[in-house]
Amino acid sequence: MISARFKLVRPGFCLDAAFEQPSTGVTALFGPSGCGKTTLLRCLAGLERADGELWLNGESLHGLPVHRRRFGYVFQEASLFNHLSVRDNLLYGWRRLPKGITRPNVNEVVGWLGLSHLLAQGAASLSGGQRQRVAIGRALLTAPRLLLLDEPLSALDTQAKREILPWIEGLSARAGVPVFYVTHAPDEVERLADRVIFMARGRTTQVEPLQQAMARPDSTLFVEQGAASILEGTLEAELEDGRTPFAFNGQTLWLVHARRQGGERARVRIQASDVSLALAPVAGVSILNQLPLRLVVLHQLGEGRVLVDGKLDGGQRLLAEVSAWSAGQLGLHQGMACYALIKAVALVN
Ligand SMILES: Nc1ncnc2c1ncn2[C@@H]1O[C@H](COP(=O)(O)OP(=O)(O)OP(=O)(O)O)[C@@H](O)[C@H]1O
Repeated sequence: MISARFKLVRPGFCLDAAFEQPSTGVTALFGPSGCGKTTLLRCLAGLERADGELWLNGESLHGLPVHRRRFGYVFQEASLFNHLSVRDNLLYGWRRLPKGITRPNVNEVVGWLGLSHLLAQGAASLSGGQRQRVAIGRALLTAPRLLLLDEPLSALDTQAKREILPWIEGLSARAGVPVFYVTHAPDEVERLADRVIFMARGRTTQVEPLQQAMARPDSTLFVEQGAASILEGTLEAELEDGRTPFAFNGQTLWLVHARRQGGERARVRIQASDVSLALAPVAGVSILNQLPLRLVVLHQLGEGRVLVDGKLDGGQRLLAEVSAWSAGQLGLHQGMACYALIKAVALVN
């Protein structure tokens, strides 16, 4: 477990943050600019003098100097040694690890981040995305107990961001290192996070698993694009007709033009407004996906809209946005079994 409580006062800003959660996987720190995400991350790292406490797996770390916490830290812009090669940058902390600490396997980390062909290159010649991969690799090679990433993609353009995300995805699980990931981009949260710490005006307002965070109609993740759900599963090989099966909990969702290799763990995003509900399976429609759904709760959104929160077989959540009129016509209510007709499914990438 990791639990933290920090209070810090600056002119015009007060951080009052607290959370407790498992010390595994990726935790996104999410909130608008200036809400205190970086400050909270710096408190975790020991870079800010805050009141409070910090416990990691039963050990109190509050008051310990930065280096004794043994956390890895990657900033918005990778601060590599430009006069050194990628290899020497990667090995910088690794070579200096104190005796008694098991050294991470260099080849393994290099492989996870796709860096093997860059090892001999000078750091100055790398692209922005490559620099961030090296910075993350360098941090992982210091055998950190926690990896803190502060908006590592925010300085990258859309293309570079798209290229680096697959390398970051799954890294925490592979390395067995819990990650705290600061971002204000909902798409990064949807793609990478296992759970989310929401922040607003210096306070931690909610701490919850991603699927729960995405089942709240008032989630700040939905502000720009509206309500959506994330399903986790495995992408299978594309069929000749262009459809790609996405397997989850013994069921199949059909994607069109997945543009990714089969056999990978993946997440799909389903916009609530792309989901309709029916009382029974429907024949003679162009919609590819029809899945049984049990209704958990109906949220009245106003303006004649209802957001229906349901559970698919196996327990993953799915949101559907329907008109209040349709909800009335179908007699939708809590606990009811119906079918979700899903018009479009997008891979999160
Ligand atoms: N070194 C500093 N000295 C004084 N005030 C600071 C300092 N760093 C940040 N602040 C202020 O503290 C508040 C929280 O900043 P912080 O950088 O933690 O927010 P953030 O959520 O990470 O924002 P962003 O997404 O823009 O990076 C802001 O009001 C900011 O102006």
